[in-house]
Amino acid sequence: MRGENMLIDHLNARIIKEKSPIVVGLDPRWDLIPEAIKHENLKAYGETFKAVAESILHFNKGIIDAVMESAFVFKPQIAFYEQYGIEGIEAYYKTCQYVKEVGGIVIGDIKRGDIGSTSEAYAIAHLGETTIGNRSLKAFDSDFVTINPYLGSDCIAPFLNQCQTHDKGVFVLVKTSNPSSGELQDLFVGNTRIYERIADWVHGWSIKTTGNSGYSSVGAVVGATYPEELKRLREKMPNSIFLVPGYGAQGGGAKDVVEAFDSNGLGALINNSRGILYAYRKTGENYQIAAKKAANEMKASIVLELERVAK
Ligand SMILES: O=C(O)c1cc(=O)[nH]c(=O)n1[C@@H]1O[C@H](COP(=O)(O)O)[C@@H](O)[C@H]1O
Repeated sequence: MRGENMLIDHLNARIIKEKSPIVVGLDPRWDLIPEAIKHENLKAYGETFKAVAESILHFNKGIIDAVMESAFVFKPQIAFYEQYGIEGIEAYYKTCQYVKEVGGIVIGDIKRGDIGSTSEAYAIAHLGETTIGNRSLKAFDSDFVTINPYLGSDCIAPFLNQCQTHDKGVFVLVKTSNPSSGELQDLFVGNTRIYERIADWVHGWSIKTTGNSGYSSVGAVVGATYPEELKRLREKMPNSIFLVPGYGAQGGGAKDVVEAFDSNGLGALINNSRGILYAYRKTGENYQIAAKKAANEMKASIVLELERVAK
């Protein structure tokens, strides 16, 4: 498989060229969207899901346009759209489309995983193509999705199949950023913690799918809030790109994520959602200006920390 995996090599080439390992999480919260955007849509559509969905799309496009200078990877978390019904899902779909239109990469944060046959339907919906008679249509066109491995390897296999067929990628939840993540993930099975066992699986899948850049599109989610574990997991999964959430609102900073990178500054994508989207609420500036500054600052802090460690 070495060399055939285009998505991961393309991603790594862009990370190097744009010196940007950051992901902007698109987690729209109605209460936090600027009043001017909401006002316009409430006037047009009343207190409806349509008004919310239109506001979300307007807000997201504004954020994407504002931060493109320092970020090209975007992670819409589908729950924030699902709560607004069909219209919310349409806003999710159109957000993914817009990221593609402007040349960005989409991580669909769907956290799926089920028995094999159901996982296959999820994988087709978000990574593959749905067949209707002689036609194959894309339902949601993401580049990567996040997946939950707790049903075992048959819940993962259909996603890996779609990755191989359509040159897509996955981030498997390994050690999550939330405060309770250790309740289950840190338990020992023999001498190994559960999250380490999952890391071993991910490593097994990633070495079979490693691209020219030395990384695989089978990646791992590891929280910025657990820097010690992050360091050990980097050693355990040398071929997997990490998606590292927990930067910003959850307390993680540049020093916490530096161990996720290799000596070339590759190997990790660091996500920040609230800290960028709603930066305007702290600074009082226009939301696009504040988001742009927050993304630039985040990128600069990480690059600085990587340079400091390299010395
Ligand atoms: O898979 C994820 O993206 C994820 C995994 C994890 O361990 N922790 C975590 O926070 N996330 C997601 O990352 C985003 C973090 O948002 P902020 O805390 O606002 O930056 C949310 O969309 C979470 O659902």
